[in-house]
Amino acid sequence: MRKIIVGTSWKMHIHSMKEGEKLVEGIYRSVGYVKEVEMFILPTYPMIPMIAKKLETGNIKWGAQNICMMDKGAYTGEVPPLILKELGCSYIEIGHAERRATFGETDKDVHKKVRLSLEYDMIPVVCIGETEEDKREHVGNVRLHTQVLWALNGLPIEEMKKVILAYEPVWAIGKAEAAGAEYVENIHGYVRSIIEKEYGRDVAQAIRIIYGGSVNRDNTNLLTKQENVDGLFVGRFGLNPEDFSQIVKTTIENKSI
Ligand SMILES: O=C(CO)COP(=O)(O)O
Repeated sequence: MRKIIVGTSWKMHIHSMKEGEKLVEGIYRSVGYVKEVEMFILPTYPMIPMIAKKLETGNIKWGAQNICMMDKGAYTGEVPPLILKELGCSYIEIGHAERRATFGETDKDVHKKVRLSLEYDMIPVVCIGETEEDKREHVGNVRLHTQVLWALNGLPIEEMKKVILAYEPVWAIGKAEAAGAEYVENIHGYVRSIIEKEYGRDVAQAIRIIYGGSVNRDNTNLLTKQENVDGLFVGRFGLNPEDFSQIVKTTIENKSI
């Protein structure tokens, strides 16, 4: 049985320490202690020590929105994986659509980052998803197939099972509405079938596939009723503690764990 997971990335929406402190305190208070679901918050790098302190009791974990694809060395402006581990990060987001589009992150980079995260015992949350253009040209399946293989290729089976795939259709990020629940379920099923074909049923059944892209407290209900949706990755609508907490509650109810 796959453990349900709800995470949120603050992206660069939260752009001051004070604001970050207020938000993490609010989320901690609103969510309370829930053990039925795994949860994480991904703030910007410099906020991590503060978040770690605020969340040291309770079961909300934290992580980073990116990781350097190198271990150490002359890479100006990057953050070494070991420091993220030392700061208690449990999750590392990799290959978000904004990083692919704005910072030129490639599937090959994603692959290196996945390996490095696992090497440092942090769970990679790999974002995959077709663009608007892919969808229009009916090549979304090709995009997803490529992204999934680059993320997982060559990993030992037990490591592969730890990876979380976040399906985030690029056309549904930052919009008023999420992708339709039925559409999402079909894609998650397709992604699982790719994994099964390449690496076997055992891995396909173990890997968690979560959905992200305009998730809010209302659409959470239908999304989390889908069998292949193992949780949610929340953006803007998780920046309000009550909304985030409601998303967690609805997810637990629907997955009736
Ligand atoms: O990209 C996302 C989460 O990683 C989704 O962001 P929004 O929920 O703001 O669309």
